[in-house]
Amino acid sequence: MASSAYPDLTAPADGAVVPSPVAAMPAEWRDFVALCKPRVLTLVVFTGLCGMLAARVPIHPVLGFTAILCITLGAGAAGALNQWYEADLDAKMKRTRNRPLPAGRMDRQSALHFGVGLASFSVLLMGLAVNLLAAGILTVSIWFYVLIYTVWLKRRTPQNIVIGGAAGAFPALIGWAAATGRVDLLPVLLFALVFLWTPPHFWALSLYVKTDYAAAGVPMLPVVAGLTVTRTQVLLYTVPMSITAIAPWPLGLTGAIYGVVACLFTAVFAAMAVQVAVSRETDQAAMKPERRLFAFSILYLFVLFGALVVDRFFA
Ligand code: HEM
Ligand SMILES: CC(C)=CCC/C(C)=C/CC/C(C)=C/COP(=O)(O)OP(=O)(O)O
Repeated sequence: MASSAYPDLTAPADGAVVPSPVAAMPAEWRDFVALCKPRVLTLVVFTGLCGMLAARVPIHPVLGFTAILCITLGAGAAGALNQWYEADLDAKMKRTRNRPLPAGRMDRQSALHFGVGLASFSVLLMGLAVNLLAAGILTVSIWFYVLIYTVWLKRRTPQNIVIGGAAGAFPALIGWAAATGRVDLLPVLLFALVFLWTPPHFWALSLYVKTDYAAAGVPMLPVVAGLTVTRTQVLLYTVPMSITAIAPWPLGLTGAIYGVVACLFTAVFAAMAVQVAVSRETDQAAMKPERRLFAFSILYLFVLFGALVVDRFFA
């Protein structure tokens, strides 16, 4: 993705340019990697990995690695199919117009073949090598992102990301199911956490890229309902998200390590959501609380899932 919430860890202090591993790949490879939305994948796969580790059951390392590989390939395939379907939209937005399809570096058929091939391979491998439950949930999440979100909802309703956001919430459940062959209360809470986190995550960003979505004709909430409604919705979703984030501790599913980290980081998240809700800024370039909340939302999930694993192993 062009702009980023991450610091560029490959940039040395003296400003000299050091090519990242992806930048060093042949151009065509790089474009296939870009099709998979690799930066978003890091967090998606991390939640899957933590879901698997949090199950705390012995899993053969090869099997564990295979399960994470399948989540990575399946989610990457979903990203490729998303870009195959919406190359026209991507061409209209500053943030996305340099992607391989709108920039003309790849033809749509290659993206389609790549996406379908990778999706089928990931599901088959998960089913054959890991278990059918994990393969089933992986299938549902790929269809959810591609068909329900991308094809059906994205261009029709501002609730697109609320419903479609479920796709990105499945990986923790898949990781747990891969390790245990079951679905239990803790992974369901993790699913609910990512599901409820998605609206504040995305709507914070959408507030300061509203004009891009408006230009592309995508009915995201700030475009359809305005800035104030969107800011209020960010805060409203933060309430159940916060309860879900902390719940595993009082329910006895985790110990105090997770509990304390979840309380602290959720308090910061909620404070930032309040700042967004009370802001009346209309100049996108000056929307600092929104940018801060979007960036923090990413750190937040990394930290909570990381703390969960530490807690389940050491508490
Ligand atoms: C329907 C649900 C979602 C929507 C619409 C959405 C939208 C977006 C958008 C548009 C960006 C790009 C920001 C930019 O280019 O500057 C972004 C960034 C990001 N999203 Fe989401 N997101 C969703 C769900 C998720 C989920 C479930 C995860 C992971 C669990 C996630 C992780 C990330 C990460 C890590 C970034 C930063 C990528 C970067 O630095 O370039 N997102 N999101
Ligand atoms: C296991 C599995 C299949 C997981 C799916 C994970 C996944 C890719 C979640 C979607 C998150 C995401 C990048 C949404 C972007 O929305 P967008 O497509 O509207 O963003 P864009 O404008 O950047 O294309």
